[in-house]
Amino acid sequence: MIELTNIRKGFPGNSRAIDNLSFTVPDGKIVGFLGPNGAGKSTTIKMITGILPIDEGSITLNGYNINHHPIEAKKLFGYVPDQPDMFLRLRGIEYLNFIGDIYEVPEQLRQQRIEKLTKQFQIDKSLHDYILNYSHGMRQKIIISGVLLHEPAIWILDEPLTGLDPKSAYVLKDLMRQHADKGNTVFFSSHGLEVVEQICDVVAIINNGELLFYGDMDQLHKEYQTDQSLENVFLELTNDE
Ligand SMILES: Nc1ncnc2c1ncn2[C@@H]1O[C@H](COP(=O)(O)OP(=O)(O)OP(=O)(O)O)[C@@H](O)[C@H]1O
Repeated sequence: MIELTNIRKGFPGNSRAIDNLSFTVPDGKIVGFLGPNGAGKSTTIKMITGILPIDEGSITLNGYNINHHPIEAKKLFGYVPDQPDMFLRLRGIEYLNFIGDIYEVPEQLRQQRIEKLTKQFQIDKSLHDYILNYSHGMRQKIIISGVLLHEPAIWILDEPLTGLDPKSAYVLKDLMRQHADKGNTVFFSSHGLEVVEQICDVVAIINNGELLFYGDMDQLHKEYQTDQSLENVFLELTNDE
């Protein structure tokens, strides 16, 4: 479970990038995080993962405060950033073994998982190539495989489906469902409203750093006329004019 309580974050020139944001990502549900460009999704995710400091408020992951207990909190989650251009000088297999070492995944289990994941995502043939030579989608898939390799309880995915081919997107959506169904936490941001409507149990919509809606699809339809699609509600909520 991820709990955000009264989070504030400012940048030079934007003192309220995140403004008193509170919500919970419960176990056993897929929670979609929506908002227009610049709404504050990545900033929020970077605070949850301890990459950006929080100005005010607190964030806990399964009870561990990311500021006060960063190591314990960081052991619990896997994070897929919106930009997968990392570790470019490593070969795919070197990256996965590096992750396996950091998270102490036993050798035999590691081999099994690497084989299964990279076959599912169809990057098994490229594991001995440098990540530098991977396409955007392949880079994303190697990062996702690294996250899934150590089977963290909490998945935090920043636009994970952008740029994935249909088969890989299907595989990832299926894995997200399975992970949530086992009682784990799945939190992901997306611009794909159809995907969110298709797989999320709960949606959180923000704009200008503020939470505009949090609830499941039933609540959304009750609050905003039963026949409205998520797209219409999103456009209505995030219309600044
Ligand atoms: N390092 C930074 N320095 C200054 N301002 C920043 C920085 N990072 C984010 N911001 C600002 O904070 C606000 C939220 O940005 P953020 O990247 O979190 O949005 P987002 O919802 O992830 O957008 P997108 O959908 O385009 O990825 C924006 O106004 C952005 O300009």
